[in-house]
Amino acid sequence: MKIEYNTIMERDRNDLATEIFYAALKAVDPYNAVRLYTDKIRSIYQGGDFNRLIVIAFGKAACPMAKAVEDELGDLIDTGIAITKSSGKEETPLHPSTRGEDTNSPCLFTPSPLHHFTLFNANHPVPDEKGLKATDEVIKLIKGADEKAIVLCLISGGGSALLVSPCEGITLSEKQEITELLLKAGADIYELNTVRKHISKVKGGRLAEIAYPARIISLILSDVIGDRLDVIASGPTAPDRTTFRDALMVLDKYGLIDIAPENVIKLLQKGAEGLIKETPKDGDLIFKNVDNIIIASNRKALEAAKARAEGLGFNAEIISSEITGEAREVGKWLADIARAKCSNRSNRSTCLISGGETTVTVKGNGKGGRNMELAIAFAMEIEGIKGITLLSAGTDGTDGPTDAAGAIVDGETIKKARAMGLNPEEYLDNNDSYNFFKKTDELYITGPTGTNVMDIQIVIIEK
Ligand SMILES: Nc1ncnc2c1ncn2[C@@H]1O[C@H](COP(=O)(O)OP(=O)(O)OP(=O)(O)O)[C@@H](O)[C@H]1O
Ligand SMILES: O=C(O)[C@H](O)CO
Ligand SMILES: [Mg+2]
Repeated sequence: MKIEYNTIMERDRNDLATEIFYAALKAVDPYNAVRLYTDKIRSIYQGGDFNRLIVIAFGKAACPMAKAVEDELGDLIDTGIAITKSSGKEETPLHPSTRGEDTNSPCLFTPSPLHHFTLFNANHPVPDEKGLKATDEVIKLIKGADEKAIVLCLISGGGSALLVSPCEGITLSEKQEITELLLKAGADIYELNTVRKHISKVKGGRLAEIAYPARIISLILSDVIGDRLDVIASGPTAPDRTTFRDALMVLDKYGLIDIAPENVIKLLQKGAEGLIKETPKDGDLIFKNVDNIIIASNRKALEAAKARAEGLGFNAEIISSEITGEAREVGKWLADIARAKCSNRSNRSTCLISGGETTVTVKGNGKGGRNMELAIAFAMEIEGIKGITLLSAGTDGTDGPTDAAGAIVDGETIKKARAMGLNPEEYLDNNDSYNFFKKTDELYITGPTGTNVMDIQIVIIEK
């Protein structure tokens, strides 16, 4: 139901932001997103000369994605393997079917076992033996696939660590070491995956190479700025846009050439000299039978947020779906835009929507996340201004190593904190945004949502 413009602000701004955020989450629900494609896959299977459907799911959303295929195409599945992030406990896949149509609830799942899949729980972000073992199974399975097989890959963020098979000459522990070094050095996902793709048997299009000449369909949930196919989960079925030389340049940039495991450097150097075959590139024959399809992304979530905001009567605008940079700087920047809108108030309330993934250079020893840090910086800039609210949260329901998805702030936040004797600058300097918001009671907690398309900011500005 469309609510009249002049009545929306009778509702609590936090409630409105939440409703818009949940609409965004719903649009990128991995279970629903996969189900939109299953009819198409059935008709490809039944319309062609196929006799096997192999399903490989890997990434943090592997279980809901696998469940969707199982629910819709269970009768066709020949073999299924799912590799997901281990929570350290015995796991049951989560099934979202009981969530209902209520967009006012976060994406909560109920446990439901997978029947057509062998499930592996492996470590993330540093790969482990379990991931290695699972990937061996995948390789064995798809090696035997011929043109009568469809290999359906269900790919989501985290896939790089979970689908792991180091090149000949590199051990798992060397791979773990180089991953840790790059993570600690602050390499971004483009850089990290450039290296990963060149020391792997399955990344950078090599999974497609192994499965050739099977028909490959990859349904992909993007957690990467710009949705680059060769970067999401290190593009196992996509043409690679990077080279051995690029991988060496990344290690050089972070001063790791002399620190990285010798075998890794040797391999990359051999590759750069042309002694090892490059990762498959655009135009290679092996991609002839491959479709890579992005089924959900940050952009898609933002569009759903915008539609919901408009439905509620807001003048809604997506500022960007490619937000990057130091979280506190982005917070300030966003506050500047909000303030400018505020001093130029129109006759309609405004909703500014953005998304992407900021970074935090952690210098203190506090507890927090990039959304919470962005939110403190934003709140400091709008201190005392009435009618502005910001919700900044991770779509996976986790901001940094905390149980909060993010925070929700307004012009009262800093005033209230100071009245409680809290010094926001100190919390920010100590990267202790979680404890700050715990005290101001402005943590935004959803629990795990089951999806992962980076972060979203929703700014509401009252008319
Ligand atoms: N005290 C802190 N304050 C602010 N940010 C922090 C703090 N400690 C860690 N972080 C940031 O949290 C991020 C890790 O959080 P999170 O688990 O949400 O990772 P992520 O990047 O979303 O990974 P994934 O894509 O696997 O979910 C890192 O970018 C790190 O810089
Ligand atoms: O798995 C990965 O490489 C990251 O999550 C980006 O997709
Ligand atoms: Mg996260």
